[in-house]
Amino acid sequence: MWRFGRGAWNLRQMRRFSVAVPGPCIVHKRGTDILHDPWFNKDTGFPLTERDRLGLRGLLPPRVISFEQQYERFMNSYQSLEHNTRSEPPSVVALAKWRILNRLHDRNETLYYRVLIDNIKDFAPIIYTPTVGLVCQNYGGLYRRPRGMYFSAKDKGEMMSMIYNWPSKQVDMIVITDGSRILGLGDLGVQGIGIPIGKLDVYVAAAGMNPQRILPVMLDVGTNNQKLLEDNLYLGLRQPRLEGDEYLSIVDEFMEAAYSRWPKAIVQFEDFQMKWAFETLERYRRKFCMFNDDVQGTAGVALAGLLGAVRAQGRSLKDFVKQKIVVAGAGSAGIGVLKMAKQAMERMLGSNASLEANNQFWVLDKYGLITKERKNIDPAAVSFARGFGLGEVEGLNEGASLVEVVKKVKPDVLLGLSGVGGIFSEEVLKALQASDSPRPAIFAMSNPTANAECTPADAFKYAGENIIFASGSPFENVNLGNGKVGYVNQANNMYLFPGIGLGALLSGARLISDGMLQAAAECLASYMTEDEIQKGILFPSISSIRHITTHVGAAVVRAAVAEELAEGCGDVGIKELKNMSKEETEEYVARNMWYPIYSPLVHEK
Ligand SMILES: NC(=O)c1ccc[n+]([C@@H]2O[C@H](COP(=O)([O-])OP(=O)(O)OC[C@H]3O[C@@H](n4cnc5c(N)ncnc54)[C@H](O)[C@@H]3O)[C@@H](O)[C@H]2O)c1
Ligand SMILES: O=C(O)C[C@H](O)C(=O)O
Ligand SMILES: [Mg+2]
Repeated sequence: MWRFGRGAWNLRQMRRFSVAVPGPCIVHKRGTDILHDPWFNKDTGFPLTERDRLGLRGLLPPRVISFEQQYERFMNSYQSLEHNTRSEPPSVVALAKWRILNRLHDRNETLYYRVLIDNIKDFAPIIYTPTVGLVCQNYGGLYRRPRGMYFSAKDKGEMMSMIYNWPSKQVDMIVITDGSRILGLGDLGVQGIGIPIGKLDVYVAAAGMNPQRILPVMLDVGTNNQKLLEDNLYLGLRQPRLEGDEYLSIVDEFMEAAYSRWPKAIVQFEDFQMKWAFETLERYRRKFCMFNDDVQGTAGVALAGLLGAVRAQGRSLKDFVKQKIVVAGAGSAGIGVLKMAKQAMERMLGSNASLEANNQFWVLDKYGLITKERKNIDPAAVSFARGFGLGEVEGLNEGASLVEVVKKVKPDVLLGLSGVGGIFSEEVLKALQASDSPRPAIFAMSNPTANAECTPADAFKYAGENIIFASGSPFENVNLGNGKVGYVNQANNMYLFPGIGLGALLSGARLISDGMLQAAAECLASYMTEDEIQKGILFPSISSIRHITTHVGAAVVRAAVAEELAEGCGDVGIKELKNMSKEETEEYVARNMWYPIYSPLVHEK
């Protein structure tokens, strides 16, 4: 039998909400319109008095089923599905699990979010990476009902009025993609909408964003994916992607429209190809309260992991500046990580430390090691090209392969954000084992699973049992025999983006500064105990994601206040925010997290 509400956090929540009487919720509809609205629908859970009030008598079977019973019924069906699909291929099972959750999402959001919150560790791999990637790839076939908003190149000039088609008066959080770089799966055009939907589900589960105030957005400017362009059933615009000013004018129009209706909303850019990720970030970050998760959220999570790795090597945090770090992947995520790690080193080194900090990184892209010899070097990567400064490792040429670099550099850290599965080959991992580091760290951060630079099993097998390992998508821990376990961390931006968005919202920040992002990363880095770190555990369990997000969110609020970027939120003005202690800020954040319970519905015309 399924236990209702697992985990310490959930039990606390349950106790709190079982005694509290939930406030009423005003609805402007009655009868079947309510049953067909997942925000208000309680299925068989409507009490008889409410059935009378809302014109539901006779529209439902007579027996009233409690929320707890509904929860248990769903989890039992889910378990039966797991049991019945045991012998099916993993992708079939994953999609079947996604479908059953998606059907609940479409029908009854309260129950959906409760099962998601309570079982986030089990369900995150379905609504988020890796299954969400499969869902995007198969989006045409899986599509049943619309979710979120679609703004296409054909809507130019219309967006200011279109934005009012969204039924919710208030929107707090928008996640937007143009579908051009979905995980490591490339350009999936309009099918990329699955990513904003999945990210916002994580916002509800982890940050307690109110699901009535979230908005997934797809900006369809065409696709360069030939297969999709030739597919008759493709649901997006069948035209090549807009480029240059034409492209930017569409994004500009959306941003103006969104902020004219919801001036206090936060916008998260997600899975834009590198050139647009950087360009849009620079274009909007001083004007709107927005951030790019792949560039900035990933950077914070990676930095927290890198600092954890230094501690796990038995070194002092100050030794971070001496770490030799090889990064495979110089795209939006890789460059974001490099910039943040370099800034952290510079802060530790003091002023004029730029050259020394630069010298700790060896960066490769699809053409190999990036050096200053390279012609047409990407501007974002210029400052990380090898060939200037102190202590160059001899004998590495422009375009050197990963294995050559690892052999010569003998790094402390090998970090992958390349999107290419398996590039941390046996040879590369064996070369890492021969490194100088007391405990090399491997971050195979590319998603989804098949795109990870290596599996944890290979990492522990070829690089040694002593390594620290983290992947972007979830993997099982590795059984090393003799009762020993190779611990697998999940280094995914889901540890930070919910707290960044929530902290920005609850502080009423005008924009999201580097200082706020740094505070988020430092908060995550300091979350783990020394004992956990020594065991190679760099990140907390996903099961405690609400707790983590409370801390990260509070750190972001406090940084926004300290930098005078906070303007307050609702009844909580800037004065009150300024007067809050750290603990009071954490309480304020926790208090403002939405939690799914059935509220009494009151009809108003
Ligand atoms: N774990 C996380 O939280 C997280 C966050 C963001 C991105 N990612 C993943 O990182 C990957 C990259 O994302 P991105 O936005 O930087 O993509 P991107 O397309 O902007 O960059 C990819 C980079 O990898 C390089 N590359 C390609 N083949 C390579 C090879 N064989 N060796 C070395 N480098 C190679 C490319 O030249 C490019 O510089 C994706 O798989 C994405 O899912 C993970
Ligand atoms: O979506 C994820 O799981 C992480 C990251 O944003 C990515 O693009 O891979
Ligand atoms: Mg992403």
